[in-house]
Amino acid sequence: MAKTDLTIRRGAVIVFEGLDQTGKSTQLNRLRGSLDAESTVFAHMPSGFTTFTERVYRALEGETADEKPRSGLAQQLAHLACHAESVPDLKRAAETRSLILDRWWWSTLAYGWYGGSVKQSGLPESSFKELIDTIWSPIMPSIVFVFLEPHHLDPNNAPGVQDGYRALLDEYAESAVVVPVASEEETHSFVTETLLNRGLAARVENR
Ligand SMILES: Cc1cn([C@H]2C[C@H](O)[C@@H](COP(=O)(O)OP(=O)(O)O)O2)c(=O)[nH]c1=O
Repeated sequence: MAKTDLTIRRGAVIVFEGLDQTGKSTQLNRLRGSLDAESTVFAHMPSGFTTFTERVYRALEGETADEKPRSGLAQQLAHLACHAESVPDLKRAAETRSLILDRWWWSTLAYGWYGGSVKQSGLPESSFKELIDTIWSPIMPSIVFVFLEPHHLDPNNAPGVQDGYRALLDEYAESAVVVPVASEEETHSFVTETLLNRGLAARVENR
């Protein structure tokens, strides 16, 4: 029986963003399952590709409280240290293949700035944004899928985070797409069809 798979256009950068517990990981796995492994690089921020980024991610997710940073500013700077470390590899991946990102700097702004912890540190928004911009300027997204509706309560979804995503959606309306709330299967079709309609993916017939 013929199995239909997808291939992502070379040079495309597809970002999945949004609140925790909204089905992002499920949809990323579904998409990964329908792509050929060689032509697309998948990357999760902050865990990246190196031991350093993996270890910082583990510390940020810390099993015990004393592993995690206490300062909200330190937390986001640790995220950004991982982003800075990964961007050269992400850029290379985007140039030679295609790239699918599980979170990028929108998370830093939504959780860090709109979530309130960086603002409380006294760092001006312009300085925080300038730092983010410097780190991420080599990566241009083709599309950002934004997941806004949590299926379960999650303590990471502080008040303000969803407002942050809405502000980013307003600012970057051209590249952003809100993923409607639907079943897993319908959402997978939505993602696939959106990529096909925008010329970011094509179908390949495999036997
Ligand atoms: C990338 C990034 C994530 N985060 C937050 C979002 C998540 O709450 C948390 C961990 O992200 P992630 O591992 O993607 O969460 P999960 O797999 O549980 O959905 O880190 C930031 O605060 N700043 C950042 O720059």
